[in-house]
Amino acid sequence: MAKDISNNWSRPGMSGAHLDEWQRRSFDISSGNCTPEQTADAYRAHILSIQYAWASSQLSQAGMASLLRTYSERYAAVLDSDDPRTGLNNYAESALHLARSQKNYSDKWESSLTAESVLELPCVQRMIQAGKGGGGSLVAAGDVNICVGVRSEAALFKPIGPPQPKTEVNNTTSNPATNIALERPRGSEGMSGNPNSFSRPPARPQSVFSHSSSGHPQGNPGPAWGTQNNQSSYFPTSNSSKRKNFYNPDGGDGGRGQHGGQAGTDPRAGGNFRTAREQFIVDQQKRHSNQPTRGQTMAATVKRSLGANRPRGASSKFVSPIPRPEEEEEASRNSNQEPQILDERLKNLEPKIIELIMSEIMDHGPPVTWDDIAGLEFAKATIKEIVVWPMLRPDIFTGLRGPPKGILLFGPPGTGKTLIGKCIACQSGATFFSISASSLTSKWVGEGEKMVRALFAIARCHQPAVIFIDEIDSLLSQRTDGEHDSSRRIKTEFLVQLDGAATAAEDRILVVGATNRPQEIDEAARRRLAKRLYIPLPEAKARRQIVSNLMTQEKNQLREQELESVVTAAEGFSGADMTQLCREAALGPIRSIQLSDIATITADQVRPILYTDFQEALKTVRPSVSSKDLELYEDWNKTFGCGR
Ligand SMILES: Nc1ncnc2c1ncn2[C@@H]1O[C@H](COP(=O)(O)OP(=O)(O)OP(=O)(O)O)[C@@H](O)[C@H]1O
Ligand SMILES: [Mg+2]
Repeated sequence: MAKDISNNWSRPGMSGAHLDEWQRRSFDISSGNCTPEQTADAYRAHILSIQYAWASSQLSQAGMASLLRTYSERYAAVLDSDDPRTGLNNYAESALHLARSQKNYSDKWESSLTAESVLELPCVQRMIQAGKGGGGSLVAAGDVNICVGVRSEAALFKPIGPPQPKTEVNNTTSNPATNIALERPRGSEGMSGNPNSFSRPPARPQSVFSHSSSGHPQGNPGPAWGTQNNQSSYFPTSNSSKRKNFYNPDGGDGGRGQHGGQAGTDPRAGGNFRTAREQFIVDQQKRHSNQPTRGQTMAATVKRSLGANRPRGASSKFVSPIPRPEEEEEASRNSNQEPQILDERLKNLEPKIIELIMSEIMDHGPPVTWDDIAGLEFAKATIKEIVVWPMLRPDIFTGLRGPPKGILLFGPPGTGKTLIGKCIACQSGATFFSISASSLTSKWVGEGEKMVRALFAIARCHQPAVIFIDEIDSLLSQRTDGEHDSSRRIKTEFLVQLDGAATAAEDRILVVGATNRPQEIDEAARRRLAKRLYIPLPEAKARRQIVSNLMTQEKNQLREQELESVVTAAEGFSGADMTQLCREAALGPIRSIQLSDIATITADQVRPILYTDFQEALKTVRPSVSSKDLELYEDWNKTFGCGR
């Protein structure tokens, strides 16, 4: 060993101390008492010494190359040997450890390494060739049959994905010693790049070691690599992008960090490949959150993988203002859907207004039947005649039998006008537009008229249609001089549209207006709402029906006679008042419970509703319609109403 160095150390100035140290180390190695770790350390120290001697001009170029080759080969032999007495087999162990760890993260993990891609790598080819030639084998024969777990070589090298493109290693130097280090992906993984190692110009091989101390023979290439003990990686080129390309043949910019993870790797660019860390994040998200689809999960990973090593925090909630491809697709799909609701007749209308009317005006309330409306027999029969039958049999109701295009339901408040509107919606089978006057008015000039026009246009596209306008008096009140221009225009537009609907015989659009202030309705509008039906206060029979209907849903002990007494006492009550009376009486049993029991009492223990509860309720509930108001309605009904 000392001979090696004395032959090559031809320069003057080689210090005796250096030679002594060299000889001591060589003796230690050859004594056979060293562990593989110590041997590897000693060889590595040799290589450093050689480089140091060459850098400080104590060693010639040829001598350095010769020594470096010899010791690098010996060093590599220790590393690659899987004999536990003489070698570390670090590379294989850590690679297998990595593979196992990654495999443990998820069964779905797929390595981008395939049999083809590995065997085609120039460095592997050279190793195989060297092995065949028998001279200075870099790969032990056993290495070819490495098994992961119980899987055989065939299983391990089973092609999974398409073969990776061939990797061209940039050999900028013909120095054979450099190739040895090149064939150690592990060594370069933790490349730290120590530019201060040498002061020589970069044309010379820059030397940076990254092998860890021998105390971690099976350790992952972790942070210790390239950071402890002035370790370095011996790599043939100083071009970092080329080094990246060695491990990232796709040419992606996501360089590996010191942890071996691909920080910043975009799976969209790199095909299906996902690092173990990304897969781990995906698995964690699946386990702990409600990520419904793989696509979304993946998208989240894409976001989070940008800066994968950063702590997760507020940034994880960041939503990019730039839509992702899948979002763009969704948006374009939605925009493609829009024409589905667009009819040729609606092409001049603003999509925004159409959407507003379609989504907000159409009514989808709970079903109401004719039996739910107590009393009002004449009104119900008339409406059935005008609305329901013509909608069901348009062929019979033609010509003079054609139904009116407008109905006005008027009467005191709480008598069931809105209830009738809901019933028409459910029973007529027509498309039902339930709007309030306020939704047709807008602060924007011209917008209100557009809304009215759009409403009728859409109704025409969805025939048969019923447009129910509650509190129609606020929309069609009499036009006065002091009135604002915009409300006047809306009113005019409405009358025009109503006229159009009335004159177009084939259109099956019915406008139903409801109001408790019929006297305020504009005379032009009144004419167009041809059928004006008075919805009066409920008679005794209707009041009884309302109470009976409501009491069937509750536990009660109201006898027939008592019910009669309640109905008589509730003379002048509207339907809404009767409902309020029943609600008040239903609270009687609750009020009789002791305060201390209210928290513990079960529903069964609550006593039934009694006549006394109604008597108590009648003391507080009063009719909401005065007899004076009632006279006004009756007068108006006599003047303009269509009732008998
Ligand atoms: N004839 C009826 N049959 C059954 N319930 C009725 C009847 N009239 C009114 N009600 C009850 O009164 C409630 C209010 O009725 P509705 O809203 O239809 O009154 P309205 O005539 O539209 O009043 P307003 O003129 O104030 O709008 C209904 O939800 C219903 O519970
Ligand atoms: Mg109403």
